[in-house]
Amino acid sequence: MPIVDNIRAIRWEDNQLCLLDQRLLPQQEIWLQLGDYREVAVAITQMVVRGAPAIGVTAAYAMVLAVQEMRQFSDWQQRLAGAAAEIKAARPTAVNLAWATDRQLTLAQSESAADRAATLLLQAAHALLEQDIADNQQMGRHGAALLPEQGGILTHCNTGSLATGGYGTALGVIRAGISAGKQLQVYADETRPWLQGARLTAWELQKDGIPFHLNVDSAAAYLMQQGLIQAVIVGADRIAANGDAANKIGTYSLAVLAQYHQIPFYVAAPLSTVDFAMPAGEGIIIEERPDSEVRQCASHDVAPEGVKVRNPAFDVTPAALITAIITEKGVARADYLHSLAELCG
Ligand SMILES: CSC[C@H]1O[C@H](OP(=O)(O)O)[C@H](O)[C@@H]1O
Repeated sequence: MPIVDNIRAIRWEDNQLCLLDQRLLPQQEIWLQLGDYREVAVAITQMVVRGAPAIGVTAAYAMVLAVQEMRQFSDWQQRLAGAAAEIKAARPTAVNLAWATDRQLTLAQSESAADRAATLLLQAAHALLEQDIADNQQMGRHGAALLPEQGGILTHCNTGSLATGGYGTALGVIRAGISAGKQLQVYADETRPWLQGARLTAWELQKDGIPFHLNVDSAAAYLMQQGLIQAVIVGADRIAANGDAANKIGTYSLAVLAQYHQIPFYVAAPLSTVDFAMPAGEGIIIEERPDSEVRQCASHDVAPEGVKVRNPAFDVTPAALITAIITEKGVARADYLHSLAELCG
């Protein structure tokens, strides 16, 4: 069953950045039209758009809006550097945000004429979006080969078209596996507290007609114990040079469970998610998000007022628990320090 994925969360129209408001899915499909880079930074922080590659593409377009505003000033390049800093501050963990922003800033600084820089940055943002989709489809082909001919695949959070420019990373591998004729049954963790699985992954899988069950996060161990899971595949927000991978909170516990049950644990991510300047996972900044996300469920209060909350949005899975890292250039296995670098050529 070939999967034709046409879900998109990011569009550039009439010189504005259009974002599908993922806070409102699946009940409402509302697009925000943004013309100011400051609004885009807020949209990233508030998770209108989320997912490492999607955040990177969004940041690239935010830089287009910034250079269009700054080009009226003689010191436009200095002002653009300030805008870049504001955009990068939107969320700390996903490396794609800083990587894409800095890439645009460097491109702008290589051009003395502001108008020409604005044109170059828009071209680069479009190219990044299209390249991300192509990379995800290539990643899917590499990863599909690792999946069983049939069986249950557990996913966490949302790693589909909504988390990228399109097609997805871990969910893209599942799409590619099913398109190749594999009989896969997806188990999607709801992924408290923001419910990316229950709201976003379920919406994508339903649209694609992919068979799946939604499960509470704490059911993952039971599903493995019952022999229903033949592989776990997740995304990543930042991968250290040694292969330690930061991803949505709850990923680390899945990796420990997978090892205990001798189930392969795969990470799927573009090489732009690998931070070669970060030697190991302990250096990765873990975003702490608002208490209200935990005290509430789907914006309804569930905990008493005033309770103390910890809300780390990510955790780090040690490389030793990762069976393989699937990228657009191929599959890396331990020793990741060398295998990831080799894939970068
Ligand atoms: C394809 S990477 C998606 C990655 O981003 C998610 O985090 P968030 O929804 O908070 O941006 C999660 O870690 C996913 O694995």
